[in-house]
Amino acid sequence: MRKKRKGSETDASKNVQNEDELGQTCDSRSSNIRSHYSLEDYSRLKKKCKEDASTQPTGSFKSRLAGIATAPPCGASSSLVPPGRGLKRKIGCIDVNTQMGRKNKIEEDYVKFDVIGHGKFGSVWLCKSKVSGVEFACKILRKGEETVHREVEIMQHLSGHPGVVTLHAVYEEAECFHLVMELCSGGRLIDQMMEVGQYSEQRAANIFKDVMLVIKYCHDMGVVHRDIKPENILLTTSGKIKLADFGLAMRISNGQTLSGLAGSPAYVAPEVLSGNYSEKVDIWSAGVLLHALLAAVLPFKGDSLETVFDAIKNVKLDFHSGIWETISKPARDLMARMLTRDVSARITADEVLRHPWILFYTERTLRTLTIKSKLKSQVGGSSRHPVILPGPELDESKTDAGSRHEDSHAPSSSESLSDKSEEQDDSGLVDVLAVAISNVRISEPKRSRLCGPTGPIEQQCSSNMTTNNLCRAF
Ligand SMILES: Nc1ncnc2c1ncn2[C@@H]1O[C@H](COP(=O)(O)OP(=O)(O)OP(=O)(O)O)[C@@H](O)[C@H]1O
Repeated sequence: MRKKRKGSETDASKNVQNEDELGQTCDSRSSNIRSHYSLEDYSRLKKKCKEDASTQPTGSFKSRLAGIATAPPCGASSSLVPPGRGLKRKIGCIDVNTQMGRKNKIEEDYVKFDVIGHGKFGSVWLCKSKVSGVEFACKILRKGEETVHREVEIMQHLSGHPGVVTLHAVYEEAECFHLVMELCSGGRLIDQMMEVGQYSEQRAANIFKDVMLVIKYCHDMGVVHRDIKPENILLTTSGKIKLADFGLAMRISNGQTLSGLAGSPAYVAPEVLSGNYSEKVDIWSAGVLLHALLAAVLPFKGDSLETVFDAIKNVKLDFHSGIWETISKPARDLMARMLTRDVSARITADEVLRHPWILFYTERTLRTLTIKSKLKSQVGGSSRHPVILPGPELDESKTDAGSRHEDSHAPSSSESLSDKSEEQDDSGLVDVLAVAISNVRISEPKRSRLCGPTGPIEQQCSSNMTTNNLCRAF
């Protein structure tokens, strides 16, 4: 029997795991909030996890952001599957430029150092090229997973984009593959998020734009990632983001739909839970990420997988009160457009990138833009306090993500309009804003159906959660 890896389009019941393995998964949720369940395992786990759901440590800072991860625990599958079956014949799809094959041994070319990460399917090691002295990350994928070849092939397909972890070489051994990848020494976005807490809009927009650029690239290249979450976004030493873990990624052609449970529960789009879906699932997951960046809390929560899924399908988020009162209207508008359950109304990656909120905070001309305050010119002084450029305004009648704080979306002077800013005149400011706004083309139906048939989304807390845990921003 060939084992299908996490998220493959398969009937979950075909994946045989014994009760011990399921128990191990549930236990690991208690001890490590970052590795919990696969959606595939959900149906098998839900019964067991229901029993101990009330004892889970849901209130930690980390658990609010960590989501619920994707795959069966390490070792869950390997004992069931004869190594190499099904994979060998497919390794041909791996690019010869990176395929070292069986003849070359990784030890001949690289020195292996410490483990730098643990995934569900093995460890990731730091290694160093004997020839160049350059450091890399080496991920070991055990054979026996039908989709291992797909992960490798998709990484190769996408390699070259600055937002994708580059795959340098693939070494094959009897029981595993070694993927030599670009090293991302800056850790994971999730870890940064747990340190930072709530991001400023300026910072969130700049990170988020890079995330969306790589998602757009994936979609343009016919790839759906299916597991967008901050755990899978790595950082370089200079802080650049790199999308990683293509273990769930699928090729998709225009108009094609996917099926099969895949993703991480807290980030999964509602249509994944109910049947066919497309690349728009990545937009939803990115919307969840944006919510977490801006509010420091996940939008869809619960004390069990069932309640999380129920929230994803039914909860109405309220972007009008609480922490959202301090967040700009355009930011909330963008989130609402991404977290709409109506897939046809959900905006595309391209539209996200042209949204005024993104443009305002990330366009170079806007970011460095400052104008002399009228006061300053009137008094002829040399005030160091520039007039803060207001954020883009959307017609509130066309969005249900309205704001009560009209000025709250302006970047703080310390983060965006600093001493380095150049002075520009008012006409320049208007021109740039006009360009920014005119770049946004979101169709009317989409504007008026922001949150799908259920109307505006309201954030709710599970009655099982106290204000000290999941519902409280950190
Ligand atoms: N290129 C890299 N540079 C630095 N660290 C990395 C790199 N790739 C992976 N890691 C580390 O290893 C961890 C596991 O990697 P990855 O997510 O690819 O494995 P996985 O088995 O697919 O995991 P999972 O399915 O649990 O997300 C990452 O969370 C990260 O900490």
